[in-house]
Amino acid sequence: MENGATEVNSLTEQISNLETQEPKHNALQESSHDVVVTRVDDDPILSVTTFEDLKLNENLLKGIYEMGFTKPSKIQAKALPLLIKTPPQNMIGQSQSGTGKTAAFVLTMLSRIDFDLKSLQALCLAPSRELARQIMVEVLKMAKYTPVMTAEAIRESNVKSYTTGKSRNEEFAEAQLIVGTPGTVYDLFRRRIINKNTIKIFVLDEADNMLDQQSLGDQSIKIKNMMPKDCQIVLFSATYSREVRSFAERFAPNANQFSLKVEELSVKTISQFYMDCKNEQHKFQVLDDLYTLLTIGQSIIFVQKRDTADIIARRMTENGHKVINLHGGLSANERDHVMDGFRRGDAKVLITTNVLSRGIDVLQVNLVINYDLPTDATGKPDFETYLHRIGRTGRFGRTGVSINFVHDANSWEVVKSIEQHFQREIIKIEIIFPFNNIC
Ligand SMILES: Nc1ncnc2c1ncn2[C@@H]1O[C@H](COP(=O)(O)OP(=O)(O)OP(=O)(O)O)[C@@H](O)[C@H]1O
Repeated sequence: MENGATEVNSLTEQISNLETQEPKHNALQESSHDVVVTRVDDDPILSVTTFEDLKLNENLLKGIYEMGFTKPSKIQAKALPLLIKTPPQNMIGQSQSGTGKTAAFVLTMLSRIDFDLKSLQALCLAPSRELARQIMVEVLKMAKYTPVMTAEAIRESNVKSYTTGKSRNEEFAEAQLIVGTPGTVYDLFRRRIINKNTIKIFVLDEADNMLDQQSLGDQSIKIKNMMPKDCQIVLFSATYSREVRSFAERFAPNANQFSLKVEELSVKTISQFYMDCKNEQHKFQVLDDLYTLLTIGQSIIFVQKRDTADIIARRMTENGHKVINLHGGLSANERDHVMDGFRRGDAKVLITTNVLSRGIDVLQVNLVINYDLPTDATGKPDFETYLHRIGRTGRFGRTGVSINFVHDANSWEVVKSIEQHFQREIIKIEIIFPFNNIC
């Protein structure tokens, strides 16, 4: 019992400490993780140490500095010189979650655009509307001092834009840079609302997910097949399974590649724990108790199914916790409303499904709970989703905590396989009083 108490105290301390911790930028920028670089030529281009070294347009630099980016992260320093060089080369990029991949490809897109040419030149696809919107926010910040015309291609009613008074179709027709989800973008091409002929750069964020045939692969391939022949193809993700990487190599031929070994994929500043619950019902009790006992900054609770998200959101609310809930069953407006509230910090606890497992960047999130462990349709561990989910905390050198709920032999096996796969210990937290006495 004493041991358990110590562990929960130490967990409490860890989570409370996180609230006051500043990001360890230097730790991130000087991280010892060895990226394996495979180059398509032997130009002596090395990594840069400052954004000035990239010889970017002054107005882009101004935007970057206004965002508070003083120097490039490791992936930015290594990838940007290759991404922006002429003639353009394809890229298959990999780096850990929260290390600044977005800025690397956004800066590349903006650096390729001729602002005098009033046609679509850069296209970026992401797997969820929340991620597409987030990428657009980064585009708008970085491009603040440029005249770039942009449009977001996500599912929405066809209304006039509040900011410009133009209809969405007019905005699409004028856009030089579009960020969107594959279904909506494909539809815009099909209806000839956007024109592919002048596209110079095509980016897939969360590329392994976008190329996965079980997921968004079909749509991404259809769109890729429409791209002009000399279009630069840029793929970024924190994870590529072996099969997806070989498909990516065909999708983006002759690409410069950045890859990480599997044991280097998990971010060291994210502590990983598991709690051994008695059964499915006990999981809710443990969750309820955790939120009663601990002072937690912002956190995300992941479940496998929309129904579970609805049920635990309702029960947590009934028990007096302030939580919000986001999944694919909500309308576009509801999703935007929930996400915006979470980003503003109006709500501290977000319950969600895998729809938000990738890319979402809310720096204040210091705890991720895997209420249901990520598994595929057959119950086998989904390693990539696990890494993306826990990567919603510990962003850009910050520290974070992840807790996995285990409740039966299968979920125990899943946790053990994940631990073995990434070669990173997942530490047990004893469930102590009041947890034991309540159930
Ligand atoms: N050079 C920089 N200096 C300071 N902050 C940065 C820099 N580059 C990126 N960031 C910040 O780091 C955070 C994480 O970046 P980003 O979301 O691009 O990570 P990512 O590598 O795409 O992660 P994921 O794999 O989860 O999608 C963001 O808040 C971003 O604004």
